[in-house]
Amino acid sequence: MGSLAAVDVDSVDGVPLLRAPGLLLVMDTPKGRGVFAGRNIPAHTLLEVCPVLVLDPVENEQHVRKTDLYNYTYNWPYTPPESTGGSTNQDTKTPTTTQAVILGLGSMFNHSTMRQNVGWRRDVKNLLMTYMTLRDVKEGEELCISYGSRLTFRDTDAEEMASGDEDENEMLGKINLT
Ligand SMILES: C[S@@+](CC[C@H](N)C(=O)[O-])C[C@H]1O[C@@H](n2cnc3c(N)ncnc32)[C@H](O)[C@@H]1O
Repeated sequence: MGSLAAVDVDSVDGVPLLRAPGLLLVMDTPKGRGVFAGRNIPAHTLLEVCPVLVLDPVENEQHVRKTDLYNYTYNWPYTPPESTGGSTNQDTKTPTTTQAVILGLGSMFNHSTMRQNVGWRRDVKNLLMTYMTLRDVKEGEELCISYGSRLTFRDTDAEEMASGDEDENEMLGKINLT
């Protein structure tokens, strides 16, 4: 019977993976599933290092874009595989960007326009995405990133803000008075 492959951890150039303790996946929120803080988490805490699956740009356009999976993808720089020696057509531009699926908890962070408390960073070389807190986060708070300004869904936070749920002083605190 064969044995599992093993590496010499002292000589191999492995990338350390990490998930911070005390993260909760809550199943039934107005945004669907979401990641919440199960404890107070200080600013600049590394929350998770996620492996990334980079999609072929053609497959992404022709297939993934038509599925729900597309709602889970991030923009990612695209480097074509080494040329196989085929003909080069000057009219066919090779794309420089594509989409990537973030594995692990990375795909579970919801969007918040006003209350984002998590930032993310691409590690293109190692095909990883890292997430870290942008400020102190209180136990029970949802951990949210920013998806940018072009959303493909109705933002439940926007509805909450429009309905005036937000405390007036809290809103004033967010307006940049320069
Ligand atoms: C990357 S997934 C996040 C995880 C997702 N909530 C789930 O249950 O699988 C992105 C999707 O979450 C939902 N979502 C994220 N942020 C939201 C928000 N601010 N308002 C409403 N829906 C949101 C949308 O359906 C969006 O397409």
